[in-house]
Amino acid sequence: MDFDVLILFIILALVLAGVLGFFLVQGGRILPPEKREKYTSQRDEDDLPPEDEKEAEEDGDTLVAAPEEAEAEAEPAEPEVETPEPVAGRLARLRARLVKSNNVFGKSLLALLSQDKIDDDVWDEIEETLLMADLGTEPTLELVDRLKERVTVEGTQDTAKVKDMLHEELTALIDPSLDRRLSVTAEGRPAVMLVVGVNGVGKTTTVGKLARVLVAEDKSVTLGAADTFRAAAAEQLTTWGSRVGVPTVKSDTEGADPASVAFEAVSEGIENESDVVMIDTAGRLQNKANLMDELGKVKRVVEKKSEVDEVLLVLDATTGQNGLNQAKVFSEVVDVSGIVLTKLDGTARGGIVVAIQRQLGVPVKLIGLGEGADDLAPFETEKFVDALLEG
Ligand SMILES: Nc1nc2c(ncn2[C@@H]2O[C@H](COP(=O)(O)OP(=O)(O)OP(=O)(O)O)[C@@H](O)[C@H]2O)c(=O)[nH]1
Repeated sequence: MDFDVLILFIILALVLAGVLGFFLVQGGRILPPEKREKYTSQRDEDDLPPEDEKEAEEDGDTLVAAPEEAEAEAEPAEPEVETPEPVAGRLARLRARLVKSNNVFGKSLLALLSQDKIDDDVWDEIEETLLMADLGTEPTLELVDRLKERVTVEGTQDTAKVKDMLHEELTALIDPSLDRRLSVTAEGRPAVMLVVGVNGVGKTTTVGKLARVLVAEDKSVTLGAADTFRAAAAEQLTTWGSRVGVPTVKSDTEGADPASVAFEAVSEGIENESDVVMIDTAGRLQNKANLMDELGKVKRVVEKKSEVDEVLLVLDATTGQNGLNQAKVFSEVVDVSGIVLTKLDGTARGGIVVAIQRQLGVPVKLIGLGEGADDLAPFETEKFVDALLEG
């Protein structure tokens, strides 16, 4: 009996060991993927590591940056503030462009005046050349008459002398006595400047370049992006301003009321004690009466806050007669006090300066001679005529 009990115990012990062994082997086995329990991520679907982090992970790079480095990366880089080129001598620097674009004009005139005998045919050709340069009919006839008279009275056919006479008469037509200074100082408040003109003439670019001119002359400036029609214009202006550390007031709403942006810009300029507030307006077609009315409104609203000291009309020199028509319409809506003639680097129509001043009775104050940031120069009559007549 005792022997039977012993055998039973041994059998029981063997069965128990077998069962235990089975479970142990089963627990250590690697399950095929389809039988594995799925891991439910606690992460949002879009909460993924950035691509470069993933790459670093794959490459085995360290993912832990030193705290200082991480901070340095997070901080946006300060835009570099540029130092604009000094204003004095700009026309001298840009002279070559003027000479180049007016080369045909200067060369033809000088060739005509260099002939042995200046007869009626030659005078007719001189007249034609001046008209081609957009001098305008009236000034051209005046100029030719004056020259003819002087050549007769002084009895000279000496080429050098006739050239000098032409230089003098052209200078007189452009009128060196006109006050071409910008009104950029006002007593106890910022001087306020409105910049107007049709689209594409270079208004925004001119405001940006002019901000640089003022900064170069140690003036503090606030810009107003009242061109709310063209979405990119405000950004374009902001970029121009930030390059020289000048703030730009703009609206976040596309198509916002330009008058309110202009008003805000003047308020801001008064608050931050700027020397000058310059307001860029939308390019408007001169035949759209409502849009022109809106420009009038911009001016009236600004005047609730401050006097407007300067209204600059920007004209594209390459558009010739059309530019003259635009000028007329603008001057009926706002009192234009100065002209900026852009793109003179791309046209032989330098004579437009005379025609425009005649038409408006307003001086050309600045000229644009390229797309570069400092390619805007104060207008200087003598130097301008020199460049025009250099053949
Ligand atoms: N060659 C040359 N290009 C110029 C000059 N001034 C402006 N431009 C170019 O003219 C183009 C139009 O200039 P913008 O300043 O955008 O013209 P805008 O009048 O503000 O145009 P809107 O905002 O559409 O009304 C740009 O490509 C400028 O670089 C210049 O004096 N010479």
